[in-house]
Amino acid sequence: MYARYVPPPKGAATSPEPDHAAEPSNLPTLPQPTVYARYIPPPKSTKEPSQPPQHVHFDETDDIDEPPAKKAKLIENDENSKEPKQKFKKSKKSKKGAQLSTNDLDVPNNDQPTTGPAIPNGINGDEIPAELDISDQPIAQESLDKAPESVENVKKEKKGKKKSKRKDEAEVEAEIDDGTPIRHRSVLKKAAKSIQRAPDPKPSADDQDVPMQDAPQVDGNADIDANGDMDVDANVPDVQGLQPLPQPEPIVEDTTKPSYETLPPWLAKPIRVSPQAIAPFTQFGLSPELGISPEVEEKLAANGYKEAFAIQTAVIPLLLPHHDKSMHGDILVSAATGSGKTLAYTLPVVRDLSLGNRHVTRLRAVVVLPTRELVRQVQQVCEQCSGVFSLNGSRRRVRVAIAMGSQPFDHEQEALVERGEKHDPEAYAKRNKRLASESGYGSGEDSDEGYNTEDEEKATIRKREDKIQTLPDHVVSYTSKVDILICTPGRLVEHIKYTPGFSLDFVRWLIVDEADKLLGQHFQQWLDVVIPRLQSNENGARNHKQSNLSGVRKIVLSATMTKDLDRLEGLKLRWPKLVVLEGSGAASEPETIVTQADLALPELLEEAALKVSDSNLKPLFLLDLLQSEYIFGQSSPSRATQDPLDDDTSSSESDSDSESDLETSFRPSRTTGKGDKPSILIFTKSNETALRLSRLLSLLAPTLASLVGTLTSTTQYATRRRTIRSFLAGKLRILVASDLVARGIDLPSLDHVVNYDVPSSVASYVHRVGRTARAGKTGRAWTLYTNPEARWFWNEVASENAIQRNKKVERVRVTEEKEDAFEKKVAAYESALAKLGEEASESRTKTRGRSLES
Ligand SMILES: Nc1ncnc2c1ncn2[C@@H]1O[C@H](COP(=O)(O)OP(=O)(O)OP(=O)(O)O)[C@@H](O)[C@H]1O
Repeated sequence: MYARYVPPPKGAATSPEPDHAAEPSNLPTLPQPTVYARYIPPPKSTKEPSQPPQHVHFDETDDIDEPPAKKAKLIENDENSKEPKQKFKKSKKSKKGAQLSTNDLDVPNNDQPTTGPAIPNGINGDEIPAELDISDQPIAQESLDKAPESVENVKKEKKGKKKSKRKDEAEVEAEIDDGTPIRHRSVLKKAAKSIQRAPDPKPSADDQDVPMQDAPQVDGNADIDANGDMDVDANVPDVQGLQPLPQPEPIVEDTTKPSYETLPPWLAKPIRVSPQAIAPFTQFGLSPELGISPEVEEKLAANGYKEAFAIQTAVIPLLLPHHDKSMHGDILVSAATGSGKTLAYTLPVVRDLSLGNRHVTRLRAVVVLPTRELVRQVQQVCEQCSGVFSLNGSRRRVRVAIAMGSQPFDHEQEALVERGEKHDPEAYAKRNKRLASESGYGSGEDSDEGYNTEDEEKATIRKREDKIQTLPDHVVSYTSKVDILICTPGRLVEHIKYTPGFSLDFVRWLIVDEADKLLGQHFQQWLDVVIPRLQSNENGARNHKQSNLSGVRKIVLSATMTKDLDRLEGLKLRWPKLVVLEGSGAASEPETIVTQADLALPELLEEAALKVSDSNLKPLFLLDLLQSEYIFGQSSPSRATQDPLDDDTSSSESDSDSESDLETSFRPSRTTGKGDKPSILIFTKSNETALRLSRLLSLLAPTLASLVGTLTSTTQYATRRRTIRSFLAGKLRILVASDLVARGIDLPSLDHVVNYDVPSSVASYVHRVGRTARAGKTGRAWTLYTNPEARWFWNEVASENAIQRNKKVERVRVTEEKEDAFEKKVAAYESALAKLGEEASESRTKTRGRSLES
């Protein structure tokens, strides 16, 4: 809302604009027009009132912010009145306002009569006090110019007010019939007043910045007499004293869609790859020299890699040498289990490190993985690639080493670093000074002579090195024996801290596989130790060949990639890009992918779930599944068709299953009847359960006993490796394992995964079932769930909103609890449990005896 003011009258002595006085005017000069507001009220002229005066009244509650028509009230001329009546407000604010108006307003002079309100350009409500009122002007003027007289005037006014009040009452009384009760008079008086109120003005469209000439009059019939008195036509009842105030520009509605995205663009809008995007390896690279050569492609095919898998078609080109800087950023890969992520990074990294014949061996790539099994697995792929790029010995073969907890530390140290001596008199002298200062004979002047470095571990290593005897003017030197180190994070930290000569100074590739696991757990705060050691780049030690890139390139991968920026922050990524392999179900609707879960299952995976009505008898349900035609084909199962969350598994329902009800996509195991036995990986929630279950299975089904193996984290590493080898060789067909092997482990041609215990999270489910249906093969996943687990499983795991999958999770039933046969199974199970108890107590006694002997 904006205030208005009234321009100064012509020739006003106090006009702030000197030019205005010079302008000709036919209008009489007003006596003291120093304050400008909406109206110029009729001056208090008592000399010659040429016409009966109009009385302009402003209610005390009036506010200048209100529309003008609601402000001013014109009290109709009272013919009985002999003197003009004028009400004035007496407030400090009004005085202030009047002064402000006088000093601040820049009023163009013109011939505008001063009776109407005028709108100054560039004036707004901030400049004029909101309560500025036309009636303030005389008071303000009096207070400015005639201060001594003002008290007298005020007294006079008060008297006048009292008189007029009494007079008004008399007038109202006169208008009311004699019979009107006195108590109604005031009401009627107010009613009469309200009738006189001016109607709301119609705001004009162009009511802003009204020029002075066009400033509205009090009303169309108002005029000014020779004395400057305002004269209003008495026949006009309503007064449009004020023009609608200028309003701010209407606000243009913002039609842009709000974004609720909190992720950075690279994470929110990843590079998406269709699972069908298969291509020859030679297609990548800017040119044959910068890509994969046909010879290499041939060798890859000989190793079983005929064409690049979808994720490889997207990731390999991003990691090959490129002149475009935008292609040099770090790469995050989120792709289903078994989709070929390992080759996607080993191939370009080994290619980079294989270039050139006279290549000095330095540690240039580090691959970090969470388990020893994975370290071995990636080592194999790296060795394969290394062989592929050595091109029949015409190029040097990249050297690959591993470091993990299962091996003796000093053996690893020897495998990683070679100790020698080099001629360096200067370094030799420094070493002698350090030794002297350590023994208390040093001068202490040379800042480099002591061991007081910030890095305590380095200082300890240096001390140890200095004590090694060398030839005169020679010092100990170290060279790396490997180009690529594949390791667990804990062991990497140990080598950084305690292996002399182990350095990351030349590392230009850092690969973090199973990243969500590695970033989610501390692993000796490995990131805090490793990442700072990758920042330096002295003498171009981290320059990449064939491209103008320098520094460490990081590749971060997982089937359940985290989008937690806090976790990713620790990696100190540079210009990162996220590559996501779409789930097969989402491929046809790319627009909807964004809202879907990023977790995806292998395309050819089939999933089923079995309800366990009595958790105490769970091993029997498992056994029934194993012996069903789905797996070993020894018994005919029936299939459940009821709602998965309907917990009522009455026998009548199963009895009523007709042939047509049994229609399901689940068919008997493809291996049934061919003589070859399927391979099964069974997951339990703990090591103890795994051990007990594998023994129980052997007791319950002696025919399976020779086929069952166990994998737990408490099993010796060598035994674990033996078990996996037997399984891969087909000697063992059932592996009962804890979550140890849930991640990353590649068991080619694994037919079935069974979740004996439901997994602890959705991600864990993805990793577990992802051990099958790998590399484009088919596979089946089974989950046994109990009543309390049903809701979580069907809502969080089996739901399509949680995981992208090709087919729905089916519910099947293989155990008929009401049959006599089941009673017999329960009896056998109880005796197996009793046997298990005996064996356990025997084993405890033996262990106690051994410990007593020792
Ligand atoms: N281009 C290819 N052609 C044929 N087989 C391939 C190809 N790439 C990878 N494979 C095979 O696919 C299988 C799965 O690959 P890999 O172990 O790299 O999967 P992954 O995506 O790392 O899975 P996980 O997330 O479970 O670790 C391996 O047996 C591997 O040999």
